[in-house]
Amino acid sequence: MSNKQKIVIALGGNALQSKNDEPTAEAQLEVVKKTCEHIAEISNSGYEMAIVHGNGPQVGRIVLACETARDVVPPMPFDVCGAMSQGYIGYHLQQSLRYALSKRNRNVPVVTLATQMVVERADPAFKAPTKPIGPFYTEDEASDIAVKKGYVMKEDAGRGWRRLVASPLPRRIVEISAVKKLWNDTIVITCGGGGIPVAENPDGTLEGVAAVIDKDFAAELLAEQVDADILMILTEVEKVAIRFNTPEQKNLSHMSLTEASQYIDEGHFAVGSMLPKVQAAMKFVRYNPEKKAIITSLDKAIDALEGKTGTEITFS
Ligand SMILES: Nc1ncnc2c1ncn2[C@@H]1O[C@H](COP(=O)(O)OP(=O)(O)O)[C@@H](O)[C@H]1O
Ligand SMILES: NC(=O)OP(=O)(O)O
Repeated sequence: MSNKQKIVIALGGNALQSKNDEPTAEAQLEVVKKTCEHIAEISNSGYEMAIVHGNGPQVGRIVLACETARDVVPPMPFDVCGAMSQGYIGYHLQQSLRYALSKRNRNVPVVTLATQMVVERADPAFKAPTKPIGPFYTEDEASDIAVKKGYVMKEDAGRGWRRLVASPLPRRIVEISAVKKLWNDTIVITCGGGGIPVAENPDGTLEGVAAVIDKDFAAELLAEQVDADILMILTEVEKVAIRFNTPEQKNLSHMSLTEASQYIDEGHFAVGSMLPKVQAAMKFVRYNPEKKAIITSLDKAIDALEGKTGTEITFS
């Protein structure tokens, strides 16, 4: 048995795409190459890891491409679009991480696992979509789409209007035993985009459903299941803040469960962005008070693991 610390890393949108470039596959690959330099450094510092990534922009574009081409080829169902997003994002990560590791004389195998995540059909999220996907639109374009396609459209953090889809809670990772078997000598990219959402039928069969699961909650469930020491959520900001984006912003180096609950009640964390990250971190340390969660940026990941920066969330 290895005595290395085990980390589950959740990669945010900025690890896959630059805000300034066209959202092409080529542009994504360039960003992912840089992301993988950081991940290779973490691996090189002596951690075992699994990687979970987001897919909101990507799955939205795949769905849109299918809709646009519907007169030529039959459109793919939503769950299949989720699986396709896992495939191509995983491929970019696999290729880039393999290279970044080889530059450091490390030949750790990297593999992407198409991963299904069981959700409950009765999850209230199916009646109230919250997950923004795909491209941004103007308000006029968004109302047009809402009328023509019946989609729920919402303004997304001052950046434009986006389609919202249901985001039910992840309940069970179908391929978890395969992840555990691979863990010791392989870096597994799993639960991508929160996992392909599936519901379980009374006879035990699984069936894809239209949803996008939150990848931070999925990463948390994975961290519990593999008994990870650390859940590391990598996003754009170095630290979680209270009074974020105000002249009184205060960056936090540490939050206990009690403090985090208080800050949530006071409304410091934006719904759909920082709130699920803090909630996922809290769930992990509540599940096992010996463990910790870290929220930080990709380029500060190593410093945060050394306790020099980031926001650490612990039980007390
Ligand atoms: N209290 C807060 N502290 C820090 N960042 C916050 C806070 N509230 C909202 N944010 C914003 O949330 C963003 C992270 O959410 P998001 O971009 O949706 O995540 P992801 O990296 O998973 O794509 C941060 O980059 C920051 O702009
Ligand atoms: N599935 C998911 O949470 O994707 P984003 O992080 O891109 O929103």
